[in-house]
Amino acid sequence: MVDEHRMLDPCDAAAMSSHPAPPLYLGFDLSTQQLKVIVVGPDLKVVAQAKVDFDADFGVKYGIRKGVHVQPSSGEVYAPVAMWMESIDLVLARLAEAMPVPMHRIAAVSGSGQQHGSVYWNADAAALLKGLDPARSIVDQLGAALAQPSSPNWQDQSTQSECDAFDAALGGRDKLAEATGSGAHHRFTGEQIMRLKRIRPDVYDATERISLISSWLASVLLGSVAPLDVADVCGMNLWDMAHQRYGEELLRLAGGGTRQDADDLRRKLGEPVLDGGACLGNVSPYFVAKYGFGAGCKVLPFTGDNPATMLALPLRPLDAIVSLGTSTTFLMNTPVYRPDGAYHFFNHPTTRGHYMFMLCYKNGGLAREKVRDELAGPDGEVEAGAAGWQSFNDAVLDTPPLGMADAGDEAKLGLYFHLRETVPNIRPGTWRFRCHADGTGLEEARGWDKAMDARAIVESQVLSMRLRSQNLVRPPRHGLPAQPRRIYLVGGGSVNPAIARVIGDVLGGADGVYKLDVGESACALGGAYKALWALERKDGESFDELMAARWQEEGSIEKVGEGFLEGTYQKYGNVLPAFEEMEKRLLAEEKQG
Ligand SMILES: Nc1ncnc2c1ncn2[C@@H]1O[C@H](COP(=O)(O)OP(=O)(O)O)[C@@H](O)[C@H]1O
Ligand SMILES: O=C(CO)[C@@H](O)[C@H](O)COP(=O)(O)O
Repeated sequence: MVDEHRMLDPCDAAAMSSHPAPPLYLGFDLSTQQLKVIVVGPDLKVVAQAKVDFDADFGVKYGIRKGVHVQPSSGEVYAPVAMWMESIDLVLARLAEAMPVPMHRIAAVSGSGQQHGSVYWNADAAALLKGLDPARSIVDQLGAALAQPSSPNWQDQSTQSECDAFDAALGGRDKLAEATGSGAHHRFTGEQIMRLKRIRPDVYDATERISLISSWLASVLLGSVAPLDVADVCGMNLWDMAHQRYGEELLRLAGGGTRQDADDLRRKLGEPVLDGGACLGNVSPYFVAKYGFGAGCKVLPFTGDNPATMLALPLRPLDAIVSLGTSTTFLMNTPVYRPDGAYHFFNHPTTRGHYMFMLCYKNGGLAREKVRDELAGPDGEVEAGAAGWQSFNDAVLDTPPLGMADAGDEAKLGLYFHLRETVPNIRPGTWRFRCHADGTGLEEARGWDKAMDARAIVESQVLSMRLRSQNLVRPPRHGLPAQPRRIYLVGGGSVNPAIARVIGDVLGGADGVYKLDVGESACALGGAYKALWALERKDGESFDELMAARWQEEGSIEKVGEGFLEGTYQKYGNVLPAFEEMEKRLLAEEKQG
């Protein structure tokens, strides 16, 4: 096989343009339930895709459910790193089968990982990563490179005392949010590292390097420990946003208290790479020999799955993304840094001076599945799994907004948390309330028909997004209320028309609600586009400029809803204060009890 890339430096744009066959770009996404890959050409069009589903492919072997292990007694949630290692080999074997052209056309690789999770390498890691033997599997060889076999997952809730310490460290939660872009959250990596050091000092001491899941995947592909990326590093409560460096006091807190502890943790984490398009090096010879990658194929920094989602389309200010994956997230690209303990600001993965605004709900896809699984289907049977979505959707669409069929009906509001929620920090449980149409008279409801739950869970998730993003939006056109311009849906739930309808009803979207054609692989797509931009950008060309020049709506997105509806939007606005009051009451109850 001729290796077209061996003689070229693919980071050199001039070299690329004289290349006989157009280069291709590969994006990975290691999310909660799947490992996905997607290959695109310079015209941004998809060439091939493949995926591994952790439960379907490895559920029995690793004993996981929905990609993770859960320990209810401690609140720990974690995933086996060995399963991810096996998944890399499996997904690349599947991709090699699916590729219509040789793998060596892939000029560069980037991608994403579920955010906040961390992987702990031991002192043998560097040599093992460098010397991977293509005759053996990754898991056979890199299993021995770990100081700990599992990776804490973003759904983990075992770090309350560490969160309290982080929130107090700089003089209060607001101060921490101002400094790092977020208040303390159970899943944030600084808190997770601090807990590991407390409960397993032996593991911490045996740890030579710490990767985030994104940089862990990049490390395997690179054959050496890859740096953390400019956006994903913000998910640790350790990154000082104003100075764009680690916060010394926070490193000290997480690392054990002394200056030396801080230095030790800084060394384990390594300095992040601040250019999202920097070439880290060539792909490891393992992938060249085993899957036919070109020896000059470049590895770019991998970022978090949410930052990568923003790179799947040209996102203008006032546009919003709702990601309906295992978590549900609300994302905006903004030049304004206005942190608050309830939400997150991260560095934008490609554009200095821009930020990703994010709300992240733990009770997203899995909470909706729970409500779905309690609904009876047309034959009266309760239908779980894919079949049950039809009953769920019928229930959502047959129920009027807020359950108010007639003038004078009360509005119905619910909260459905199967896990402790983060936005806000409310205990697990289900609550049903009602209030007058103008938002007054809030009181707990006795209960209602299960069909109402289907609409109420989606409404409550989107009401929360509207409440918390209202300071970031303005009227997109004269005469309209403040709201997003376009809303893009991505993630596994983006195929659901009933959810799309409710999102438009509650959140608006003056120019409509759209779904990405490969919405369930948006993070992998964003990774592939980042690789493309890194290699093909002209001097100083921003990611958004390159995308705007090449992106074509047709074949990339589909309009799935009108978005803003005069009258309906205002109905939801009227009950927003009652929704906020409902959350406040539940928070107060917890403080008292
Ligand atoms: N038809 C559907 N309607 C609503 N939700 C769906 C549908 N199909 C899949 N999903 C949701 O998508 C989730 C998986 O989304 P995905 O983005 O692939 O997850 P992750 O990236 O977190 O691994 C599932 O947990 C399920 O709740
Ligand atoms: O914790 C967060 C973001 O802060 C989650 O959004 C994770 O990044 C997991 O994402 P999915 O697997 O749901 O895509």
